[in-house]
Parts: sequence; C-alpha cells; structure tokens
Amino acid sequence: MAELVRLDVGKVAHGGHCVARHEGRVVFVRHALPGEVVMARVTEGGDDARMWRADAVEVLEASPDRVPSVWPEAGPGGIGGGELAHVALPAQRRWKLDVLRESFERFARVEFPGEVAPAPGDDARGGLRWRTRATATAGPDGRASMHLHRGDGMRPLGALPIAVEAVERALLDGRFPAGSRVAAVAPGGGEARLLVDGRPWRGGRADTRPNAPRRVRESVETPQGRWDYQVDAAGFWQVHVEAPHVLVEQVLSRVGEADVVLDLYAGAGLFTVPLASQGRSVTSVEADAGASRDARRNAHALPSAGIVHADTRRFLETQRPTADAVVLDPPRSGAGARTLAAVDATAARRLVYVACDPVALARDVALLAGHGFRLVEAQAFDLFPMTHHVETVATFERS
Ligand SMILES: C[S@@+](CC[C@H](N)C(=O)[O-])C[C@H]1O[C@@H](n2cnc3c(N)ncnc32)[C@H](O)[C@@H]1O
Repeated sequence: MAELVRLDVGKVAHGGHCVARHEGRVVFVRHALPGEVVMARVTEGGDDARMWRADAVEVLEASPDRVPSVWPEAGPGGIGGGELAHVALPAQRRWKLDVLRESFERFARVEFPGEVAPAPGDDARGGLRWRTRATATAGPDGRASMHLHRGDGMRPLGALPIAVEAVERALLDGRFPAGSRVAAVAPGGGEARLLVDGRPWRGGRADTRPNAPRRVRESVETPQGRWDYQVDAAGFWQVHVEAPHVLVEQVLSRVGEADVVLDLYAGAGLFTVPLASQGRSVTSVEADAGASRDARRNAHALPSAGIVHADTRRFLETQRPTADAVVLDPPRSGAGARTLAAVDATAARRLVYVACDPVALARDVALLAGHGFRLVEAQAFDLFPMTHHVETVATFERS
C-alpha cells in the first residue's frame, strides 16, 4: 500500500470527505477541499482495493475556502468530530448544500429546494461553542479522552472548542475512573453536570445521594411561545444550543392548521409539548423508555397529548391511527419503506420531516413520492458546525 499519495481533490461526498482518484481507484480524502492538490496519507485500502481512504497531511495548492484549523486535534490522524475545522464557515454551508443537492438528485430525482442557514449566533461565535452535550472515555490517567477517527487508539482531550465552555471545562478539568464513560451536559449552555458510567458525579466523585439529580431543565423560546422541559441528563436532546428553538419554530410553522398530529420519534417531547399546548390532539411515539417517561412528565399538564412508549412502525401497524399531519424525526438511518407505508395509512395530508442525514432523507423522499407525498418545501440548518452533519426540515403534502 502506498503510504503517501499526491491527489487532485474533486468534489465533496456524503460523510465528510472529498473524492479523488489515484491509479484508477476512488480515494475518499478527509481534511481537504475541492480543487486542492494535497499529499495524503492512505488510512485504509490495499493494493487490490478499489476504494481507499486518506487524510490530507500537506496542502500543495490550497483552496480559497481553507482557513487555519480552529481545532487541530481533530485534524489528520486526530480525533473524530471536527472534520471541517479547516473550512471557512460559509464554505462549510456550501459543502453541506452540495451534499444535499447531490443526494436529492441521486436518490430522489428531485432538486433540493432549500439553502443551508446558520443557527442564530453561530457566525458571531465562529461556529464554535455550540455543543451542550459531549461524551468522552477516561484514559488510564483518568483524563477525558476521545477515540481517534477510524482508529483503535484514544487521545486525551486538549480542547473541545465546539462545546460550550462549561462542557469543555468539566471534561478537561475532571479526573475520572480509568475506562469510565463520561458525559457532560450543560442545559441551555449554562452550568455543566457530569454523569460517569451513567451515574451523577459531583465535586470529583460519584454523587451517591439517593436524590442525586439525574434530570436537567431545558427551555425553548420561539416567537410562538416558551416551554419548559426536564430531560434525563443522559437522554436525547438536540445538541446545538440553538437547535431546540430553531426546530420547534420550524415544526410549528409547518404543521399548518392540523388538529390531529402524530409526533413520531418524539424523544422527550420537544415538539409534542408546543404542539399540544396549542390545543392540538397529539400522539407522541418514542421507543426509548427513559425518553418516553420524560415526555410523559413534560406533557402531564396537557390533556390533548397522549404519550406512547413504542416502536414507531409497530405502533402504526397495530394501532392504525389517523391524523391530519405527521411530524417525523427519525434517527440517522431514516424512516424506511415499511414505516413510511404505515405513515401513508394514517391518511395524513401533511408531513413535516426533520432529518439529520441527507442521504437517508433523500431515499425517504423517493419512497414518500411513491405514496403520493410531494415535497413542497425544505430548508437545512447548520446545527453541527465544524462537522459534515446538517439538519433538514422538509414539508410534504399529499397530492
Ligand atoms: C433524532 S431523535 C429526535 C427526538 C425528538 N424529536 C427531539 O428532537 O428531541 C430520534 C428519537 O427517535 C427514537 N427512536 C429511534 N428509533 C425509534 C423507533 N423505531 N420507534 C420510536 N422511536 C425511535 C430515539 O430514541 C430518539 O429519541
């Protein structure tokens, strides 16, 4: 296997890399930009492999979109989670738009109709200090460490500039039992709380008090209103400090006049609570027991909210609910054919799809078209600066 290769870097591809060619094979190269010429270290692939992976380690001809990395630890050979830290912020959004456009063209055969907008405040923060949650593993010396991208090794964290300062400090300053899983959570970007192997941790030791708090308080404020939540510190909550506000505003403005709404993959009720507080009848479906418990608690004062702890597809197939509108926020893999067939059976005329993966979304756009759901609007938000991830909200209507 060639160790170092000279590459003319081509267009971006899904997954945080660009495409290049070397001696007839495709090379997915990270830490590069389209149009650059780089020396790259091959990280995966042998002489017989038709596809290689590589990290750009020297830039021979730089793109005008290149900036000095804001997080060198996430650079070539480093930890994962900051693969676009060498790209100017506006170019990161163009990168994600290119991936969305290509995914839609390839898998849905329709044009992606939107843009990629920044989250409020991200330009002023330089795309940093947005993560309210982060996890690490304690190394042998007790320091919070992160896995190397596609490698076996781990490296002690020296900085975590994409996290809010409280999360970075909690992880960097703490010392934890070797091998333990450390989660830092700063609700609303404020004070940080720690969980070590899922248990509360305070003042440098396990907080063994029977009433040691496990839940954190979050609130969401949009032009349509303000809502309060409590969520398990280890449970799912949108990770960008602005994401809950941005997404709730989008969902509320897109469901239209629908009286009966199904909120599928509902988590702790981020959308259920505002939708039900507007007087709509909302059925909130979530498979994780802890998140479903949180949703029940968050919606307890809302008589028009029904909380269901179930697998989405199984619930739809067995209960056969009907609805005016469906809100769908599936995990990265998307909803898939059988679930979307079951969504079709709800007779909903409108669907609001919140997606964190462009390819999975594009595949589901194609499946939905087969059920008569036409994509009428989509808008993406850069809720994961310095990474290749992007969040998209799409509205479909039954033709
Ligand atoms: C991307 S999160 C969205 C949660 C919520 N809408 C929010 O924004 O806070 C996806 C949620 O789907 C849940 N989930 C994953 N697979 C599921 C399934 N098959 N049925 C129901 N819920 C599922 C996860 O536990 C997670 O809470």
